[in-house]
Amino acid sequence: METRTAQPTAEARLLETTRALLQTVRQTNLEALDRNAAEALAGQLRNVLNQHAYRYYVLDRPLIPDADYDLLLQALRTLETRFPDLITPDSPTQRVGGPPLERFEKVRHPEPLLSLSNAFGEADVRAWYERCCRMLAEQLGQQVQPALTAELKIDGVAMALTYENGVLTVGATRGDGIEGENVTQNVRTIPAIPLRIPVDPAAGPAPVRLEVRGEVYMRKQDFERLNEQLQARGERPFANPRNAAAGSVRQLNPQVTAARPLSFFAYGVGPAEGADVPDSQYEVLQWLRQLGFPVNEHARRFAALEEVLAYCRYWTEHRDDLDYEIDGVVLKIDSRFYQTLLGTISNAPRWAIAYKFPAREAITRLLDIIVNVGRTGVVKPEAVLEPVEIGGVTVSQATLHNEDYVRTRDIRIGDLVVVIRAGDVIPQVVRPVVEARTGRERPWRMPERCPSCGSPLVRLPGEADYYCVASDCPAQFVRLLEHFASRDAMDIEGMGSRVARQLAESGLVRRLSDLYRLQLEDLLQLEGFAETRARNLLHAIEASKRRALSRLLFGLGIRHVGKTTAELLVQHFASIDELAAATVDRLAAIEGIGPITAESIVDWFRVEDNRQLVEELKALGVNTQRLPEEAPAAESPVRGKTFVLTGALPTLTRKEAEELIKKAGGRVASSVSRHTDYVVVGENPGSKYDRARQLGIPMLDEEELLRLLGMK
Ligand SMILES: NC(=O)c1ccc[n+]([C@@H]2O[C@H](COP(=O)([O-])OP(=O)(O)OC[C@H]3O[C@@H](n4cnc5c(N)ncnc54)[C@H](O)[C@@H]3O)[C@@H](O)[C@H]2O)c1
Ligand SMILES: [Zn+2]
Repeated sequence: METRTAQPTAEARLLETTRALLQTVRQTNLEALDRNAAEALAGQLRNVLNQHAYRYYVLDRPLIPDADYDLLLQALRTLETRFPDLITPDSPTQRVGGPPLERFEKVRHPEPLLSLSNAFGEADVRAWYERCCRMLAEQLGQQVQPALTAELKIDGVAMALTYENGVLTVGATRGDGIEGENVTQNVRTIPAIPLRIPVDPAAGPAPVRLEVRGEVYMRKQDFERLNEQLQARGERPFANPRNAAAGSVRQLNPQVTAARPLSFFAYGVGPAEGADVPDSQYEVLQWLRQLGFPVNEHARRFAALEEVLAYCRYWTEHRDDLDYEIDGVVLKIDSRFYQTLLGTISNAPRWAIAYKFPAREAITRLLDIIVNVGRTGVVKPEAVLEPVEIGGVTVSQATLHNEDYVRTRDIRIGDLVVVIRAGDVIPQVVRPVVEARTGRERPWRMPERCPSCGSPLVRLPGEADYYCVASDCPAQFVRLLEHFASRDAMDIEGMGSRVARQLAESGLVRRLSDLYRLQLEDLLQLEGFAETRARNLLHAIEASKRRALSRLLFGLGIRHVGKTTAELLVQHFASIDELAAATVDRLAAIEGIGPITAESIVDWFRVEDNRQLVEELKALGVNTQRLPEEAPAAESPVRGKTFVLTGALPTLTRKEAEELIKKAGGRVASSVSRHTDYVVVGENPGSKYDRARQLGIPMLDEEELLRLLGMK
């Protein structure tokens, strides 16, 4: 695509207004605004929110992340609470969803399909629960502590399924909550939705009339595959699995829907006749399962609020273990009798609340793309971003992985881009907001030369990355030095990236062995080094001579030799000389070491300069022998076995369990496959558990694991 010099599109303008509003809302104390200012801001918010709601509910093509929408909606709600006369009937706070599309026949819901109120933290959940308790106490004349169900909030589209005498007769979208779209033909193509209930006739007579509510969704893998297909055909991909599900359900041609991989979870019932609907939400879920509906396996019933909050925290951390997207946890007062006592407000039930996960996506401007030289010479593009807040952290840099990543996503300098920051992972740019282009965006190309040493960059066949292959590239050496001194390698305290750069740039350290030749006078020349600091650093360097062999191997920065591989190597080679003498075949025969790693090790020792370096390190007193504590463990039943961990263990953290397994010679993998030997299962296990069950892989709890490791 050529760059255009077009006028900004309507979308670009909407996005600019939205970004400005987000900033205003973040920086303004809404509680302190006077009436006039509040009225003006509320008007702007309403206008912008309504446009986004239309794009989201009607077009299935949102422009902004949900968290941004929610933040603006929350701001509007705050203003409306202070000045209730500002509420208008068209305010997005008063409505549910969007109007049904004209293309479909409309269905009037016998009972409205409502939205859910949101909780943006534990305090909101507590306040909600206390309010429920208070209202119930008033009505019942006595204090109660109602039990709660907690369910995952599946990020899909709401669907109301009507069964008459057991036969599926109508499938309707939520629409505006009062009227939805009749998508029965499409719903019939979704394999997970039963056409007749109960699926097992032995489960009893069919209800005369029953409305089952649930969520149509798309699994992440299916979503990725669908987007690849769409892109291959030159069609526009969907922004996320939710939009893909919504767009697929609202196809005019049921054959298109049938070809889309849709799934379904039932989570509740609407109007019922001649049906034995149980008295509590939790039992309703079990009942729906008996009737033949897929019901999410992670739903739980809790007696105490603290347990509910723990469940919310757990899923905030583990949402990525699932193979479908969730955007929160839905909490419901379990008793259906209490639910009727609590009733509903304008557009949501009082007896339920959605605990929303913290934001992890934001839109910001891509100001520039720079390249960074790593220790192995790998040169990676990095995004320089207009600083943006994501889940309470300001992000101004993000990874762009490699040239292909930038090219296939058509990410251009000047674009507004979607940035994701999930957990501890480095923030990454996921896609440009193409609709917001103005024509001034510039495509980016990988530079031809290393920004540090100027030598030509090369791309190895079959690899996505470019490398600076100069052996004397200053940027690479600074990174190597930094890595050598790092915590998991030689652990030289006081030698962070700044000091590494000083040592390299001053010329005091030109190769790793030079570290062990440093004298006090040398360090005193460096900026910021007085006597105490210099002596401390020398001490730390001296102490590093006695580090374990695996740390040295890792620290040398041999390609593909990470911490785990280094530890594995030491199980098979008692010294660096033994390793240096090993052949590719010998190395590749070790379980856990592939041919590429084997070759990389042999290649490294083949370089004369590297052999020389090893000799120098030895001569300077650096340990190159396996230490007694590194010696291979006695033959254990765990040696060479592959473990996968899922769920929270009662006493061990995941990291501790991993370390114990590795120490005993086992391996820990992140996903379950036919090559998995054991799955260690804790509380709230994820989809790995199901997979293990399917494959018939033996499962252990913590106690059994410890026994297997000979620790119990
Ligand atoms: N990005 C945008 O521009 C934009 C615009 C409008 C709305 N939105 C997003 O839409 C959402 C608001 O939509 P909403 O009014 O449908 O509310 P909601 O999606 O937050 O909550 C209500 C819905 O949750 C679903 N749900 C999933 N699991 C459930 C369970 N176990 N029990 C009960 N319900 C369950 C149901 O479909 C129900 O309709 C927000 O996340 C908002 O950010 C985004
Ligand atoms: Zn270079």
